[in-house]
Amino acid sequence: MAEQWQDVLDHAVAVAQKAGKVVREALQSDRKVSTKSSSIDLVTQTDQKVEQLIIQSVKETFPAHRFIGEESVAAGEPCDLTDEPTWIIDPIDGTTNFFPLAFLLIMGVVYSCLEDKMFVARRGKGAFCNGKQLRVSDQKDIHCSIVATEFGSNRDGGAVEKIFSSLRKVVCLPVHGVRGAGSAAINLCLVASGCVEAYYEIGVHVWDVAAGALMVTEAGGVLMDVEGGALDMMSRRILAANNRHIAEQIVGQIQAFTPQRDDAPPQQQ
Ligand SMILES: O=P(O)(O)O[C@H]1[C@H](O)[C@@H](O)[C@H](O)[C@H](O)[C@@H]1O
Ligand SMILES: [Mg+2]
Ligand SMILES: [Mg+2]
Repeated sequence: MAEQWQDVLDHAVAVAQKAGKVVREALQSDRKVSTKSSSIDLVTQTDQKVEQLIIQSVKETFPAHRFIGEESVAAGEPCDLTDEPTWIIDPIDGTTNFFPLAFLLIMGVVYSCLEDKMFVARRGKGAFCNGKQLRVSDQKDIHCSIVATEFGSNRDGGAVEKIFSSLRKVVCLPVHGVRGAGSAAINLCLVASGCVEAYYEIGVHVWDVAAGALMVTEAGGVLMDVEGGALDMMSRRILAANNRHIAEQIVGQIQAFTPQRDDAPPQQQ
């Protein structure tokens, strides 16, 4: 019997490659940038075009499947994660162009189209980059660890204060270094690849992290909320690490805040 969901994974990889071609071409021409929730929350025509390309392609092959897409939600579509087969799509994550696609949180695809790196994870079956299995770092000492994080797009004074204060405390643990790839998806892939020990961010969305989160657990890492509880995909907060010991030491430094949830009812948005 063909493996369950293999056709879905094959489709995700194929459509990510197709989307990568569109972005590589657009990099030469697309400079039409618009703003969304704030002046630094940007969207280009390519984000919208790529999301439509992915949704159309999936609909043709799997008409019953549902979608949560960054640009569709920005246009007013609901952000409902039900038990129905659902694709969670961020057409372009960060300025360096990674496509995270997650399907029902049982598989994840992140395509770094400029580097031609295809990250793929399936629940219970491991995480891979261009076919090579990924494994988190075995570092146990926080002082020898590299931590990735991002400032995000929230410029509310109170939130910015907490982000800086948390970062200062993490730096002064001390950790070996701090990095930020500009993309939640790729930061999670860096944890999964063993290139950094941990990544945390407050303000991300479910489409930023759904695919990369699976990459981390399938590479042997852990996920939790920034205050140490279980990860809630819709809470817009995430901490990923190579092991629980490293994660818990970072939790102790984070001054958390609570952004509006991704699944908040529309009237509150
Ligand atoms: O909006 P896109 O899809 O580029 O995604 C976001 C990144 O994934 C965040 O880590 C990052 O911190 C930013 O919030 C960025 O906006
Ligand atoms: Mg994103
Ligand atoms: Mg995006």
